[in-house]
Amino acid sequence: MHDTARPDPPFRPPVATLRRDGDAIAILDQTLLPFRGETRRLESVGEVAEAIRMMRVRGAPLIGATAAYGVAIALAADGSGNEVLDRALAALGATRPTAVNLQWALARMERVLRPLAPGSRRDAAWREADAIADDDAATCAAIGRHGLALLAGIARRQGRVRVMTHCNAGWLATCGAGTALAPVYAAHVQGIAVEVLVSETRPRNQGLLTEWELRQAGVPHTLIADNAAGLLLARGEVDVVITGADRIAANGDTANKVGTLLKALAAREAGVPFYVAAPHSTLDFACADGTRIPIEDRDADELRVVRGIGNDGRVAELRLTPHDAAAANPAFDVTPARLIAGIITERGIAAPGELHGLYPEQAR
Ligand SMILES: CSC[C@H]1O[C@H](OP(=O)(O)O)[C@H](O)[C@@H]1O
Repeated sequence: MHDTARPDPPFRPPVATLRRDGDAIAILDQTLLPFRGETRRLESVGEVAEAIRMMRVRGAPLIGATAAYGVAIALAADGSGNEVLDRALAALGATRPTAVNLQWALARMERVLRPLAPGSRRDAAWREADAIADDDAATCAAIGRHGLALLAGIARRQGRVRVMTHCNAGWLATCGAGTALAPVYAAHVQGIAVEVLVSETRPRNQGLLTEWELRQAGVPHTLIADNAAGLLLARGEVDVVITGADRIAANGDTANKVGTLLKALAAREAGVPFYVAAPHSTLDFACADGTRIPIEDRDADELRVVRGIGNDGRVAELRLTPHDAAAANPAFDVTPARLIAGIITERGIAAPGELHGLYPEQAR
């Protein structure tokens, strides 16, 4: 059970989601996971933008950090002046609209770099990108600690804790231990009987990334079809739902991977508490409520084509429908604050409408 006397060993992801490599970065190409683990070297701001847009790197905190390194790569190639900085910020900012972490990271880079003489921006950009990545790792660890208390309390009462999650909000989505999965890893390391119900998360199936992560970590888990979540919740087979987030509005309305709203509704109906785990870089106090959160529409072929492993063991794509099958592919949805029991941040757990209490400096 949870031993508060024993310090939490730092969670170390088995591989880095991204790392600096000279004047470039090396990323784990998540479009090939969980079938193949390959790194990809990104040497230009265009390559970084493509990697974010194609979801070679994905996960709100990770795309923010990756974009920050994209600015550093642009200035390393040509630190001549404001035009290079402006072009990099614009190209990276246009990649994906929903995760506010991207805009947060780019705004932080601009705040640091704009006042500097162009000649001294290069090293400052690498330093700030490193600081953003290090900050995210520390933030994930703190989210893990605060979420651990929640899971430990459930396990004390019930002898175990069954967590349902959606998409991937583990270490693959961040520069640290993850957000929604950080409390799970912390509980597992502490010997708490935690098990995870992993929703596949059509159409990009990021739940398969969560399954891969949990298998690597030895955390008991079961992969389920997205549409099975309601039944399992209704049967009382879930103690708590924890998801990540891409943008949390000032009133606590939360955008996350499409399908999150359905889980929140089913959890409410089943009387199961629904939590969101997110770092400060996901909070958007300038956004009043969820109706103002931009929802990314992605290529409908993500529904029409599925990727897997063929009989020959090679990664293959299979077309499920005719090329012109009418399809819509919104990548996120918004869960209203009234369905959220609490938001687990690096500063503690707050009711969705009371985030200003944890971040008074953000209060208007
Ligand atoms: C800590 S990751 C937060 C969030 O980001 C993911 O979106 P995507 O895989 O499209 O980048 C997903 O919504 C996660 O919950």
